[in-house]
Amino acid sequence: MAEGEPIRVVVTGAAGQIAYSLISMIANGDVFGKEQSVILHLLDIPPAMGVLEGVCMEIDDLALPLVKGYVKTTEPELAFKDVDAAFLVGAMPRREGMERKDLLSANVKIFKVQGEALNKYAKKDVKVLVVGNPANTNALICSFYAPSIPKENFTAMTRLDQNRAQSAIAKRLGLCVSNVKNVTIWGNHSSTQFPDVFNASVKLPGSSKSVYDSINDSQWLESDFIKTIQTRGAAVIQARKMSSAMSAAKAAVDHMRDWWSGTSEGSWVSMGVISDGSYGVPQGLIYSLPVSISNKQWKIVQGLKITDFAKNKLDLTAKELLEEKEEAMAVCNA
Ligand SMILES: NC(=O)C1=CN([C@@H]2O[C@H](COP(=O)(O)OP(=O)(O)OC[C@H]3O[C@@H](n4cnc5c(N)ncnc54)[C@H](O)[C@@H]3O)[C@@H](O)[C@H]2O)C=CC1
Ligand SMILES: O=C([O-])CC(=O)C(=O)O
Repeated sequence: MAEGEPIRVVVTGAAGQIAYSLISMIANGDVFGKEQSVILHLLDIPPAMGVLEGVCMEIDDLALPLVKGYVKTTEPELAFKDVDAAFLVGAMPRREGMERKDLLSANVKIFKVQGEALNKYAKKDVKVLVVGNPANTNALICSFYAPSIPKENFTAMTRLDQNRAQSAIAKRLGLCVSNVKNVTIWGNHSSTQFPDVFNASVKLPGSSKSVYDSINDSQWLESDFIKTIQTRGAAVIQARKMSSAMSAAKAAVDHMRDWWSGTSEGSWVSMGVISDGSYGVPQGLIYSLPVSISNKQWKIVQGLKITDFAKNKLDLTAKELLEEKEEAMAVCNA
């Protein structure tokens, strides 16, 4: 990319709640850096075009110098044309009482169509982040229908779960969240996910201590903490009557920023990525794993301690993803 040339970034579901927070952060340089200009490609469906018109007025009114233009469209071929990065947010959100996989039959076809469009129109090194639920399986389907783009370029968002877990640990310890490092989310962005602090640490002035030793309450760590993170999305829906949006947008920013700029030495983040058999996870699922990133390439962090307790949890969430994959393929082939 030539110095000063804008990158093209697509946000789908651009008239929705998550996009409303996300677009301003992209436009402000929080994802691709304060020197990188952007052309925003904003995709939504015809009934949402009036709202999207208003969002575009607000983009103008933000008066941010990094925005070199925007494309507002209902056409995937325009939305995905030559894009460098894709935030696939547009999909139906769940309501109270639903599991995310209940959205599968409604949402998975969106990701088939968008996979096909990415395949035809996007740059071959496009970085794709799927936010729309069920995010892991939607990312898998999107990648399946975009065979000309490497599978490594399709990821699903579990960063919100990681942020929730790090924040809960910090709160319990009375520390700033930036002191908590290397919490891992394994598996599905669903209530079977395993938020794992066995390998996480707390930074203290001049030293570092394991989260386990710092909290010193394995009963809490192995039951209430896990359950709280697994069901946090549902708790927000119950309170707000709408799903998380501000925190979801921030997590999407964190995910793509780290993919673009890399992780620091000795630290990792969680992303739903194509599994290669590491940690006994079946190959070919989009499964949340610990990854370190440099030169815009993620690598699965190897050698983390997996106890029998953890292994059971990893297997359970893999089983759910295998079932979702089967159901999604059936929906797409129907
Ligand atoms: N992975 C994660 O951690 C999280 C995922 N989510 C998911 O993100 C998705 C979006 O959530 P919200 O923004 O709150 O929903 P929303 O309903 O406010 O917005 C969704 C937008 O997508 C649009 N849309 C629907 N079909 C589309 C298509 N085929 N192409 C382009 N746009 C389309 C809708 O018109 C709407 O403007 C939901 O599926 C939600 O469950 C939400 C929070 C966290
Ligand atoms: O719970 C939901 O449906 C929205 C979501 O994915 C989250 O907040 O983690």
